[in-house]
Amino acid sequence: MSVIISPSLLSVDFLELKTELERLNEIDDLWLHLDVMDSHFVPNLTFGEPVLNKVKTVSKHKLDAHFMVTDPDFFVENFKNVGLHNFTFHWEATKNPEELIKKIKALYPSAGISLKPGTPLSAIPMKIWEMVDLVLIMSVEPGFGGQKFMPESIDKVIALDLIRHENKLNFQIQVDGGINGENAGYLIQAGANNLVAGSYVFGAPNKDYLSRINKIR
Ligand SMILES: O=C(CO)[C@H](O)[C@H](O)COP(=O)(O)O
Ligand SMILES: [Co+2]
Repeated sequence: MSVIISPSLLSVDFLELKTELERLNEIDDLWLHLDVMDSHFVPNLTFGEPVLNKVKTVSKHKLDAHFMVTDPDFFVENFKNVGLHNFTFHWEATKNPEELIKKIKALYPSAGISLKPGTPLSAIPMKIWEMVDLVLIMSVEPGFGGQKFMPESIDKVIALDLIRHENKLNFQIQVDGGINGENAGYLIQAGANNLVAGSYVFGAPNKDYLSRINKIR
């Protein structure tokens, strides 16, 4: 599996949104990571459907939405016309994950679940691993960009890769939080094939995002 990089829009200069999206359009094989927060599941509030409807008119990349929200069922319905490629919800936010995954799969090409750092892999039933297209391992506490990478997430990726391999599954393993040119190699070696990076990419000197993305790759 090749590695997908998904720059997180959370760290973009929102006053320059259109120009920044066009700048990312010059780079191939990216996803665009969209952190939707509701100020309830996490103590932060970002953007919703009206903003993402504009983003999709400019970005050529697959839209990868990470819903840090208390009621993901509401968002599945509400965002169905935004053109998302991947819809990831938090395991900790749902009581009926099987039904939710079925709903997502009926409306979006890819369904993902995300685990907070404190949620062990053992909390997830086999049936869920079999249903999802993507598993997002959080390597920071969700809510904010620019936090320090938690190195223990590397072992979680190794264990998840084993579950994937032993059960002949092919979900993507995505990691999100504090990713940079130094820790990315360890994550890829551990089995991750989809890496989110916000502050590292958008903090590139002279807006040379490609050089930072290449360091991760
Ligand atoms: O989900 C997120 C925060 O909850 C963001 O995707 C993540 O933090 C990206 O930012 P950075 O790479 O700066 O850590
Ligand atoms: Co995210």
